[in-house]
Amino acid sequence: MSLIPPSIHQQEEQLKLLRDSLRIGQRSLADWKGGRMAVSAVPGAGKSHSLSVAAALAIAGYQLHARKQLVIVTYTRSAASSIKTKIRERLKELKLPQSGFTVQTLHGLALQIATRHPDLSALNLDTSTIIIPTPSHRIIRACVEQWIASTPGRYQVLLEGLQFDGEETERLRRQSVLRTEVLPSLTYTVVREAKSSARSPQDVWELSSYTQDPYQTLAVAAGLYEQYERLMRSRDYIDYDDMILAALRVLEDPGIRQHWQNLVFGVFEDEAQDSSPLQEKLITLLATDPKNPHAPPNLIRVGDPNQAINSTFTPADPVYFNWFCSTCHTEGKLATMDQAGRSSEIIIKAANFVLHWICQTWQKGAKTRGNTPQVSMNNSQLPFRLQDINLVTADDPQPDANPQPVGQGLEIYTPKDIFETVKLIEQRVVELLEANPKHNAAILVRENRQGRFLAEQLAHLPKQHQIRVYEVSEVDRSSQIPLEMLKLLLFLDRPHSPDNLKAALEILEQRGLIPAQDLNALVTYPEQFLYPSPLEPPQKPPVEQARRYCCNLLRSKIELPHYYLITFLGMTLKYSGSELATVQKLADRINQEIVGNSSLKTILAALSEIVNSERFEAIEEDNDDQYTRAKQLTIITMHKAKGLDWDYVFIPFLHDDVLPGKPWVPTAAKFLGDFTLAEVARAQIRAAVHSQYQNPDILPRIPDPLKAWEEANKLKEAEEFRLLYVAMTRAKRLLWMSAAKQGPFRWSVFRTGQTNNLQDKTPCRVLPALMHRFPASFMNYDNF
Ligand SMILES: Nc1ncnc2c1ncn2[C@@H]1O[C@H](COP(=O)(O)OP(=O)(O)OP(=O)(O)O)[C@@H](O)[C@H]1O
Repeated sequence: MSLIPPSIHQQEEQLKLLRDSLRIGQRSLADWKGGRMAVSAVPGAGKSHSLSVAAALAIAGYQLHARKQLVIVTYTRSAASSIKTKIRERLKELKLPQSGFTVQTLHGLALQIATRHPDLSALNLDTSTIIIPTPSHRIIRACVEQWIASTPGRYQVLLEGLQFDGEETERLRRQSVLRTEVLPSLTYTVVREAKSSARSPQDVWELSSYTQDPYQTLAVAAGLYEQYERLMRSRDYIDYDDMILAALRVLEDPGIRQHWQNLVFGVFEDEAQDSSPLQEKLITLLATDPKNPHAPPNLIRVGDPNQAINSTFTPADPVYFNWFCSTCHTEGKLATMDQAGRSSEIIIKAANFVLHWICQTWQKGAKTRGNTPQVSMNNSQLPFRLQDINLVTADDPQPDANPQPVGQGLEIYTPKDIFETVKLIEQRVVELLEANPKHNAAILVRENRQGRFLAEQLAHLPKQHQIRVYEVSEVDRSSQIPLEMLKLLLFLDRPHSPDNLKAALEILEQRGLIPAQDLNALVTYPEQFLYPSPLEPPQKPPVEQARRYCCNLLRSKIELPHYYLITFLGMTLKYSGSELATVQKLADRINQEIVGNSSLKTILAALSEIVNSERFEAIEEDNDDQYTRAKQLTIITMHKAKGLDWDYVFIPFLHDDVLPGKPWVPTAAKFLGDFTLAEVARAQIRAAVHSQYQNPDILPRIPDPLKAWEEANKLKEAEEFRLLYVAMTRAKRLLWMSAAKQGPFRWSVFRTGQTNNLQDKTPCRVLPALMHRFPASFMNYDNF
């Protein structure tokens, strides 16, 4: 299609129209005249919508082109592609060429810079493999082994824990717990936390000298981190932080830095509450004017600190965005987008109420703990930034903004138990989606196990009512399949290795095939567990069940042809639907690779290669539209629901032990004390980074383990409440919440058949407060 350029006058008119299509709060983005700016937005404020309009206006206004571009950075590929489409549409409306901008994920941008200069970045994708080192990744396991071998003294201190009488079985049990759980999790957490804050192993060593800690957790952490870096280099592996570090290394060269800074006119960042200090450093550097390096960068950061829900399991930390907002505030460069048209008025009121209620309770709690009144709690210590969501005005351009509520708009139920909960949801979903087939609905859950339970209980909906049920976590589980298969095959290959046996038992337990139990006790003497002699006391029923499962697996190695093993294991694990399809795809792929040379060893080698290089995609790719189809009931975790919305949102199982939950130390690791080393180390590193970020000249103040554990738990609790807030703000017309009077002791060990094994449950503390404030939302109904 040829573009006829509009006259200057026409274009100015169009630009004005586009700007005026934004709400008051959104216009500050469109009116940006360069420099630094923070935009703090509420849920549903139209962050990506206004970012795309502001980008088109900047491209037109500053006449940007392929050699002077606006860079828009997001955190997920699906967000990047949706913003890209929106900007393209705007440019088309303005009859402007589709250039002058690029939308990238932060890691994509870093990789582009790093690979363009392999000599400086020391990163070559032809030879390196990108990995995501989870605690069970073999690289993490290997560095734990090497650390133990090289630091026997520190390992011994950990083994002895709080006290130890030297008993052999207990020693073996502790060794297993340290080697397979505590130290891998410490390595994983510390590497990500330190690396994403630009701290090297040496920096962590130095921090360890500022702590009072009997285990010297940070010194252990620094040693593990050192081993990790060494092993990664020796195997030519890179992780996601390496990409950003490599880009930063490239930009240290003044000539190359200027080249990139000349190419980049400015940077717009979306979801800025999820940024880490390393990421902030990269975008700030790129947004700086090379001719005027001390002037503020051309940088707009848009985010919602109240939707920061990744900070307790990734290095993302909303505190940095909050600080950025404060800096911009003092410069008069902070804008707020506080109007949202997504939800009905009652839903918005409920979300605002929850935010304030939690902050007030938080402050009261701090007072009773003695943290105030001398020092009043500042806003960055509260779980939420105190910003209300406001309704849009009557002339708002969004179609059907703040729609009329359905039913009460906010409905709160207290069913007898979790089974009655499902019946109530089913009744409501059928009635609503049959009456409004263009609408959609979702059930948001805190844990995958709850999602699975709901999907099982609602499996008949498609047939009986032509309502599609889409359980999203099923897709996530499918991506775990190659690793699960590898672990089971490693067990078949070497069943007498305690590690292999434990990994296999963990999978069986997670899949609900054997009862939950202390696996460390079973794997201490694999032979004794697998083939007990008649002289030994009889095994308890859960142990016996686990043994039978393992022995059946082992028999398959002798009885089946090797090429059939993966398919067989998939069926043994009772995989279903898309999972089985994924297993078959995996089996076909491996059989192709080992054709003519089929043995357990060759299968293992091919599978390890796939797992370690992550070159395998599960059947059914992620696509945001899939989650929100009309006449569909989506079952999805609260985390994954971020960024999406539905007409009717159901949030069941709101119990206090799940949300916000309680501090938890695995029983097996209690010999170390009432805390976990990984969380202690994370809180200690964070405290040091925060204090150095604010004032690099002062000595870091690092809390002792118990204080660090307390801080980690406060952060976790705050994040759980933000997660609830994110979940509530996904609803457009009906927000349905419930806490059953009875539920499972713990979802992780719940089996659907155990109907008579439910316990009394305390509702999440927010629910009684909500019912008190909105009495009409409390639904009385006849029990089934
Ligand atoms: N000025 C506007 N004119 C028309 N529609 C708008 C405007 N602002 C926002 N919207 C619409 O509001 C809806 C919500 O916008 P968007 O998804 O960008 O919100 P968000 O801020 O990213 O929400 P959240 O952070 O809660 O996921 C979208 O359908 C968007 O098109």
